Amino acid sequence: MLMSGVCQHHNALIYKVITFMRTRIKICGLTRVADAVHAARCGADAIGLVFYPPSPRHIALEQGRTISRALPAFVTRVALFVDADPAQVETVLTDVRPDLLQFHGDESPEYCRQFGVPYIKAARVKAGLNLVQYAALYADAQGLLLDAFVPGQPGGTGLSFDWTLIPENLPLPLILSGGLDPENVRHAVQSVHPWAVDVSSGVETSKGIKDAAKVAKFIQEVGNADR
Ligand SMILES: O=C(O)c1ccccc1NCC(=O)[C@H](O)[C@H](O)COP(=O)(O)O
Repeated sequence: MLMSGVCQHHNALIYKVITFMRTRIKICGLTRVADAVHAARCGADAIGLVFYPPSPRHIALEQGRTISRALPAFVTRVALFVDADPAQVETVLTDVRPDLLQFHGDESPEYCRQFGVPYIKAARVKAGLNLVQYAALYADAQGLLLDAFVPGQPGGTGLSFDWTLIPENLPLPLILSGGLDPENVRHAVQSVHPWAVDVSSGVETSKGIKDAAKVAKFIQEVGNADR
């Protein structure tokens, strides 16, 4: 049971209890090199780069490449898209060389698979969405990122959702997102026991500009929750 891929979310809790496994951390929506390097130095496991032009956190290819190259080894570079033209994804893959893709729109499983690159799929949670079935459709994904459902705003909203809608038997590693910040992340980790947490608005001074102290506090609080 522990090693099966059937109950990934529940397994994360068991591993945490018996091995002191730590919760992974993704800081998303970085637009400045200094913010990305600071997040990595504070202990972020992954950095999210938004390639979605309507987002205030959208970055140009060249900035993506610069941030990616500035990051030290063993920090996962995540390129984020929302229903992008596949040619745009290919361009980012060639120019920025991310380690992981994040699909935050209505991309089909076939769409996500076509690039042959590890990916995570986002789901915007609302009552009636069967998350177990949804995760099963994207069985080859590296994780399922759960975010708030806000009509007209695919992500980066700063709003949370009802965590009681998260099933225990999710067949993918759970990445908890939506409205997290340094004040609530400890409670979130201890309540939901996700594989990872993801944050954008909650560690910003303004959209795309990260607050160094909030980033440090957020990462520290995740560590406190794990202990
Ligand atoms: O960050 C954005 O601007 C964004 C825009 C469109 C789609 C996704 C976007 N961000 C995705 C993320 O992974 C965010 O970290 C996630 O939505 C949580 O955001 P927040 O509630 O602001 O912490």
